[in-house]
Amino acid sequence: MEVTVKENEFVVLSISEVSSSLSTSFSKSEPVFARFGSGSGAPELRFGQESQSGADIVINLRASQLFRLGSAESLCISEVFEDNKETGYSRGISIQFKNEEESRAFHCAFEQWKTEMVVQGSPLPNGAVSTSTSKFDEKIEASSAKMYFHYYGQLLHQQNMLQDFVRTGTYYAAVIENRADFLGRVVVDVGAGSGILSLFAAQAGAKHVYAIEASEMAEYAKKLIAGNPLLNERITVIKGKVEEVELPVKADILISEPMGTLLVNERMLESYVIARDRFLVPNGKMFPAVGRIHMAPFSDEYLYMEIANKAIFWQQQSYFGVDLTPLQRSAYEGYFSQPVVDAFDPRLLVAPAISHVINFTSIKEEDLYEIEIPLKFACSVSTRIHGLACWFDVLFNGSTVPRWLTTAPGAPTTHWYQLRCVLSQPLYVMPGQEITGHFRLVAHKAQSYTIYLTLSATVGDMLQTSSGKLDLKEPYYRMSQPQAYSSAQEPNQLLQTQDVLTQSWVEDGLVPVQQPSPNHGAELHSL
Ligand SMILES: C[S@@+](CC[C@H](N)C(=O)[O-])C[C@H]1O[C@@H](n2cnc3c(N)ncnc32)[C@H](O)[C@@H]1O
Repeated sequence: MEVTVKENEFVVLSISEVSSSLSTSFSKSEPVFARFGSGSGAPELRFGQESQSGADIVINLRASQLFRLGSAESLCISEVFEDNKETGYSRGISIQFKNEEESRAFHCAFEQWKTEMVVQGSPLPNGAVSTSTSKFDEKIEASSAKMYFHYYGQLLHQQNMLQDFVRTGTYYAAVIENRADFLGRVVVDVGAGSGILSLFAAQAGAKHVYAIEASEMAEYAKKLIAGNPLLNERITVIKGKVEEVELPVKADILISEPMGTLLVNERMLESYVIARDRFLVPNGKMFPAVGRIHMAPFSDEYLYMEIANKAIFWQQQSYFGVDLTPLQRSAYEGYFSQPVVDAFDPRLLVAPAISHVINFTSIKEEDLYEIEIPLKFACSVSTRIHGLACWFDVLFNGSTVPRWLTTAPGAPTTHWYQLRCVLSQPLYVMPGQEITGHFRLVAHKAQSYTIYLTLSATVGDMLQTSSGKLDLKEPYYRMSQPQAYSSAQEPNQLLQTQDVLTQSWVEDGLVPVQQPSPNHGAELHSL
């Protein structure tokens, strides 16, 4: 397939106006160019001939629609403006392409130019900023989306993900080991970033890859792909949101890395599911196809004290003569509302984990708005429970070799680390005792979730219940602060050993530095 969609210019066999013939102004012996651009500040399509400068026909893309009349013939209906005002009538231009492929590529470029300009919020003819009504824009606050795509538009953050070799290496292995799933297939890379997964898919023999990326990273992806000559002919980068762009063909397989902290942070899984419904052929493959959130209660006295002690500052009754105690309770609650992101030793877990499965191939997008997980654990030791530890994994269900990417404690650390929800009120439990509760995730407009956690245990006749409300968008990134655990709390020593080890490897240059990312995390969350 030719990659004409990347270009802003097409050569068509002929054009003719539906109401009056254009043959007088356009010579039949010379090709007609159709050029997309934004010369007037709005997206436009210009038809013309090199020898006839000044006789171009200019169409306002935002006020136009394109219809297919045949495999190589289309009709463009466009509103007519005079002095920047709508006249209330339309013109129709019939376009004859060289072949069906040219026609498809043209349609793709038409929608892309229209969408890109709207996405970037350029002024409409009347001076207002376009209010696009895609599903993404309906759900997500504009300020959150702006920061989000600004973050991903920077190479250093893409590098951070690329340098997570557990992540990127697992994707590479999953694609290459399952090349039979990619060979000769049309692939869509959902949220392509630097384009790395598109390049993997092309390496595995994909017929064509559409790399969709909403941030400015799309421009870098084009550059990276152009610099890989054996692969670039089979990859088309499309800048825009997967909720908004149009593709010329359906995809046989989707590839994406939409996972955030706790799997669901960033709400990109919803875009992955929307892409499935918009682009994937029935029963097409998804890489990954399944995600699981794993949860288990943990005991970590040191972490609990660390969080509780953060609010001590507000106990002062005379801070430069000011009594800070009225805010003590709020500060205390504030610290416990932050999920903790770090790598912990699995021996801190006090019961076997349970899991919640999300099947990307069948889940409805709306089902990700609110996720309710009933909790039930059998405790194996006598201890104080300080909260719920969580991690996730995803499955690449390849036809040759199924492969899991895991972020479990004890497994090689990824830039997602693990997540712990710490309760301000610990629970006392005995071996064999049942712990029940709820873990409820409610999506919010800032591309994240509010977490509601309740754990209960009965000691004798007494029911203990502890609850917390946490904001997944505001985690406490703890992994870069190794703690000196006391020997009184033996299992925790190992937790820190892992961090310290990782740190020394980093210093020795033996492992790449992994920084949290919004997805991933830190910087975005703090913006
Ligand atoms: C976690 S990064 C993964 C990048 C790349 N696929 C990789 O594996 O290195 C997710 C990317 O998806 C993009 N993205 C998120 N939501 C999107 C949407 N609705 N439409 C298009 N791109 C989106 C982000 O800008 C970001 O570059």
